[in-house]
Amino acid sequence: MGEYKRPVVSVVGAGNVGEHVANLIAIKEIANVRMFDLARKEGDKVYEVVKGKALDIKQMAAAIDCDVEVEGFTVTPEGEGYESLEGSDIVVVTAGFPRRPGMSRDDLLSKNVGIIRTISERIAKYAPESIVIVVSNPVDVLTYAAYRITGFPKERVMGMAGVLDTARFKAFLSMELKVSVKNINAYVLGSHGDDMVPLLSVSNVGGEPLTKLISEERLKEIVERTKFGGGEIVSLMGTSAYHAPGASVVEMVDAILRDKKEILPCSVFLEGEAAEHYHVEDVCIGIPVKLGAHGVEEVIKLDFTEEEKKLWESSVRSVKSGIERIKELGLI
Ligand SMILES: NC(=O)C1=CN([C@@H]2O[C@H](COP(=O)(O)OP(=O)(O)OC[C@H]3O[C@@H](n4cnc5c(N)ncnc54)[C@H](O)[C@@H]3O)[C@@H](O)[C@H]2O)C=CC1
Ligand SMILES: O=C([O-])CC(=O)C(=O)O
Repeated sequence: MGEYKRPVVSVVGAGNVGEHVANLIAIKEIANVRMFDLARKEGDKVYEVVKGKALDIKQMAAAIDCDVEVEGFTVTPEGEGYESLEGSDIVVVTAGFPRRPGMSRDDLLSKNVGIIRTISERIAKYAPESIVIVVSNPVDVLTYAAYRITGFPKERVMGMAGVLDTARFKAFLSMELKVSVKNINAYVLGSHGDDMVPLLSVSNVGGEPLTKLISEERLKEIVERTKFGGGEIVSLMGTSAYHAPGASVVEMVDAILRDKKEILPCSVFLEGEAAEHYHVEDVCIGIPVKLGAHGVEEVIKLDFTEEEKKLWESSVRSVKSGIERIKELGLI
């Protein structure tokens, strides 16, 4: 019997988000999955949890008649055990610490950047042709770090945030208006933090502008809830969200593997005309891009209102300050 010729998606970090990514890819049967994580030590016992999770997902897939290969690989913090990244079409990076109540995503930077450094080096070594999707927070800064450390073309490194932030905005709007999420067209751009930019000027429901359907005051409340949507879940659960983040990653994976040319907001490195259009230099930040087999195939150039411009500028400043921090510390 031969090998399966399905695409391969590797997921580095098989915690809450990572295992949901693996689970959804298996259910959708869009790729074989390889999961990578550290061993868990309890006293003198060592658990290879990632191998157990992979087997469990493989068996779940069998229970619902889904054909997919799922394998787990134990790695070390020093970067051993990554050989099986070889042949990956996409590598999703969810390794690192999530925030706890009272923390901001930026508080994770110093701990997570070292993890991203080691993993990016291993991706460059073992999967030099892959497309990388960074999830670990603070995602825009860590996407920038992965872009610089892998040395991959900008089309092949992206961060997941805008799909999630937009999903939250759409969920709140659908709850408010009692209308299908399918009929809501909305974008949340900029940094994945308190400075994210819900783009009201291009958001509508069945073609009708939001401002016509919801009072200014109520819309402001929904926008604020969206901006702090991650924090709302952290304060309820004591750790961060994983169902919606996992699904958002898989939306991006699906767009790439099926060459859908789907326009999705992603955190990407902007250069040339796109950088000029958005008045940015040397950052990764969330904007709508066309995702297909080659990764980021086009950057969509939207025009902002004066108010959106101000929000955008503050979003850019906040990502820049994170990037400066890791540069000053010599971490990239
Ligand atoms: N961009 C976004 O929109 C979102 C980002 N996140 C971020 O994703 C990250 C993961 O979140 P969760 O899955 O909830 O956390 P988690 O703690 O459940 O999982 C993280 C996993 O990373 C593993 N890990 C840690 N260091 C590692 C290393 N050196 N090599 C390999 N694996 C390593 C851990 O063992 C753990 O299994 C966090 O940084 C979180 O803030 C979470 C949700 C949304
Ligand atoms: O809130 C967090 O820390 C995790 C995250 O980025 C999100 O769910 O938006």
